[in-house]
Amino acid sequence: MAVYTEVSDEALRAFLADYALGELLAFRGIAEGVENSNYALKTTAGDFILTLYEKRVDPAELPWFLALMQHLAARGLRCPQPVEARDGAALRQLAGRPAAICTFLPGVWPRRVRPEHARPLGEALAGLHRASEDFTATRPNGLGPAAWMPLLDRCRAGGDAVRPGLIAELDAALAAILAAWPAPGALPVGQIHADLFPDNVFFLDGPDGKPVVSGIIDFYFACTDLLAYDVAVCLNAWCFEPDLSFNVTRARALLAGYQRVRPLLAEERAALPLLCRGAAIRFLLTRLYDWMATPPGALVTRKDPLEYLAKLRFFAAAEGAGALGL
Ligand SMILES: Nc1ncnc2c1ncn2[C@@H]1O[C@H](COP(=O)(O)OP(=O)(O)O)[C@@H](O)[C@H]1O
Ligand SMILES: N[C@@H](CCOP(=O)(O)O)C(=O)O
Repeated sequence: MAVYTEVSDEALRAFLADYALGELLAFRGIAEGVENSNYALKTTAGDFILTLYEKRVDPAELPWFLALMQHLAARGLRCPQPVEARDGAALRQLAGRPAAICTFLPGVWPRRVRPEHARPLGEALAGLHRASEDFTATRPNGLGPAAWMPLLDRCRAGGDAVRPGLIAELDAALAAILAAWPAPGALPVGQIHADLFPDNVFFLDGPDGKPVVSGIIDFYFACTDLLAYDVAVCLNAWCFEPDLSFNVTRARALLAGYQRVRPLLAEERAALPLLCRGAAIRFLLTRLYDWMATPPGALVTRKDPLEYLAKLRFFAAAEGAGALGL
C-alpha cells in the first residue's frame, strides 16, 4: 500500500483530457510508499506518476513542493518534474483530492544498501543543496525540533506499551537534544529533502557497473532547514546494518561524496553527532505515533519505531564526528 484513494478509469480519462499527454495506455496503483496515493501512468506521450495527496500533506503547501521540484529539475537534478496541464497549472483535483502528474524516473531503489551506493548518494544530496541555493521561497520544517515535544506528548499515553520505559528515555534524550540544538544562524540553512531514505533514491548501473543515482523522489517533507541535518538524516537511514550496527565505512563514503560537492564547515562537522540524534528522534517519534495510531489490520505497513531507538542510542554514545566517519 499506498493507494488510499481509488481512481476510476472514467475519472482518470476525464482528468487526462486537460493535459496534452496523448492517449491513456495503462495505469496501476503503486503499493509502495506510506504518505500519498501513487499511480503509474503510461500514455502515448510516455510514462508518468500520478499522485493524489493524502493525510500529512497540507494542500496549501503543494505549490511550494512542486515549484521546488521544477527548480531542481531545471538545474539538472534528476527528480520528478511536475507536468503542467493545458491551462499551465500542475496542481489539480482528482477524486476529491489535490493531484499532480510528474515525470517518471528510471531506476530502482536499493532493497539492500551496498557500500557503492554511499558515495553517489552523498554527491546527489550535496547536488540538491547546491541546486536549490537560488530557490528563495522558504518553508518551515513542520517536523523540526519545535514539533518533537508535541509529538512525544501525543505518544505519552501508549508509548510504554510499545516498550517499557520508552517515554522516560525519550523525555531525557529529547531534553538534551533540544538544549544543545544550534541557535538560528549558527549553521548554513537551505532547502533540504528531509526524508532521503533508500526508498526515495533510485539507482541505475553506470558504464563501469557501479551504481549511479538516476533519481530522487518524494519531496513532500522538503523544507528550509539546516543543510547538515539532511546529512544526518542520511547517516541514520543509510549507514546501519540490518543488525543495527553502524557501518562507518559507508558513512565515510557518504560524507566524502557529499564533501566533494559541498564541503561541510567546521561548525557543521562538530554539530553532526547532535544533528544525527535529532534526526533519529524525529523518525522515532513519527513512527511511534503511526505505530500507535494505525490499527494492526490496516493496509499500510507500519515502520518499526524501535529501529530508531537503537540509532538514537548509538549517536548519543558516539564520541565526536570522527566516530561517524568524518
Ligand atoms: N517520479 C517517479 N518515478 C518513478 N517511480 C515513482 C516516482 N514517484 C513515485 N514513484 C513510485 O512510487 C513509490 C511511492 O512514492 P513515494 O513518493 O515514496 O510515496 P509516498 O509519498 O506515499 O511515501 C516509489 O517507491 C516509486 O516506486
Ligand atoms: N522515511 C520515513 C517515513 C516516510 O515514508 P516515505 O515512504 O514517504 O519515504 C520513515 O522511514 O520513518
